[in-house]
Amino acid sequence: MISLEQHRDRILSAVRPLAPTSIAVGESLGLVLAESVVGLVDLPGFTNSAMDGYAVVAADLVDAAEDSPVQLPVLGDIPAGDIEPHDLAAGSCWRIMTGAPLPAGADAVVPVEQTDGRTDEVAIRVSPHPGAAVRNVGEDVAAGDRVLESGVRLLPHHVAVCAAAGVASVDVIPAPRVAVITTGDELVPVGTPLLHGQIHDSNGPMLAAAVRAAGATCVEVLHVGDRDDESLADVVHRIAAEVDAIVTSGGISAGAYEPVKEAFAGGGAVQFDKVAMQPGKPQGFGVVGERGVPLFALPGNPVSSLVSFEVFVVPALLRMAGRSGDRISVRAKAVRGWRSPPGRVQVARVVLSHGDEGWVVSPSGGQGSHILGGLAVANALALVPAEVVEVGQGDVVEVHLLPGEELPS
Ligand SMILES: Nc1nc2c(c(=O)[nH]1)N[C@H]1C(S)=C(S)[C@@H](COP(=O)(O)OP(=O)(O)OC[C@H]3O[C@@H](n4cnc5c(N)ncnc54)[C@H](O)[C@@H]3O)O[C@H]1N2
Ligand code: MOO
Repeated sequence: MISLEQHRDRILSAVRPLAPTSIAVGESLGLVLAESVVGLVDLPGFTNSAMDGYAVVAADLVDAAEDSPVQLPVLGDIPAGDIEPHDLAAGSCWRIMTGAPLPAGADAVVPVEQTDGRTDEVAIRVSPHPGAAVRNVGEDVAAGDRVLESGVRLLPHHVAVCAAAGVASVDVIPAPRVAVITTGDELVPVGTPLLHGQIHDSNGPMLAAAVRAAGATCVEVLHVGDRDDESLADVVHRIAAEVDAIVTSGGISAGAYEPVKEAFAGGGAVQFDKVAMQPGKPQGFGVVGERGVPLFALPGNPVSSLVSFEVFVVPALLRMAGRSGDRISVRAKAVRGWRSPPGRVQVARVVLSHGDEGWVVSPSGGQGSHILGGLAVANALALVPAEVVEVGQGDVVEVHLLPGEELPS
């Protein structure tokens, strides 16, 4: 038996960040920058108005006040998007909209609310400072400025500065492309009527969703049965040429029909271990194919499969995507106690909530490896150390969110 940490360390030492690639900035959400980003244009690109109003020469309005408005002739309109050059002679003004280029000679904008709003000659009731409501060229970002550092994970606000600064594509570490393979002759796709002895394949859709929740791309979900024409080893060999990681479910424990174990028996590419955890005792991991693609052989019991995904596959996918791998983890007080197996880290399904005393957890229903109803109402996993055989009421446990879950309010 090896420890959870030993198995995870072996996995993490075998996976590397993927080779960077260039991607359209609009497709970059969640990916990590492999190169810093330099703006290609000034922001703003031209001096423009911050308000809908009138572009003026501030000196023309020094005497303007609420009870003594100054009248100025309006030379015309400058809407946003107007690309004609305009000049402003002293003693006149242009009606101008937010984002429109300031006419040459203007040095301030008076918001329409501080005027009578007319379009031929306007009465202005305030005396603006030079520069009022004016956004100057380059005051935000100058062309050539570094706007984002390498290593930043691109979120909407990062996408905005890239696009505004004229950067159409960015160099990123791509999202890992993952294939999921389920095994077991008892499985039929959901939507198919069940014969006695058959069950719906729930790990396929669950693991595909878990891949996506981890920010990776699930490129295919396959089922390989014992009687299929193409053997599991051949399927793995074929898809290892196309994907960055393979996740299999089932077929790795001690029985007579263990297709994943048998596919790699003797070859040594995938090593099978008993890990001191519950659920998730049987585990396999190795690198396969000419490109050295990591293969995670997860147990078939649905809860074991998801727990194994969270504990072993998610950290590996994050590392492959160049992400730090830091997970949201909180310490929470048990409001109800439960038992834990001796000598194995228990990964208990729990409901995490926030009460008057801070974070609290209670076990979510039955803890068997096949209990999907209890899994569905859980939002987190509590990691109970191997030496603990009972979590008492009031004890504090370390809790991780289930894939895709958010911290409850
Ligand atoms: N004699 C022993 N038997 C078992 C041991 C053991 O140590 N000695 N370990 C148990 C543990 S712990 C686990 S976990 C399971 C793991 O078994 P496998 O990984 O080989 O998985 P299977 O036998 O294929 O399936 C187990 C269970 O899960 C159901 N299953 C499988 N795939 C799916 C799927 N895609 N969707 C839904 N459900 C699935 C399958 O029908 C079985 O009920 O082994 C124990 N046995
Ligand atoms: O470890 Mo199995 O994963 O207990 O059900």
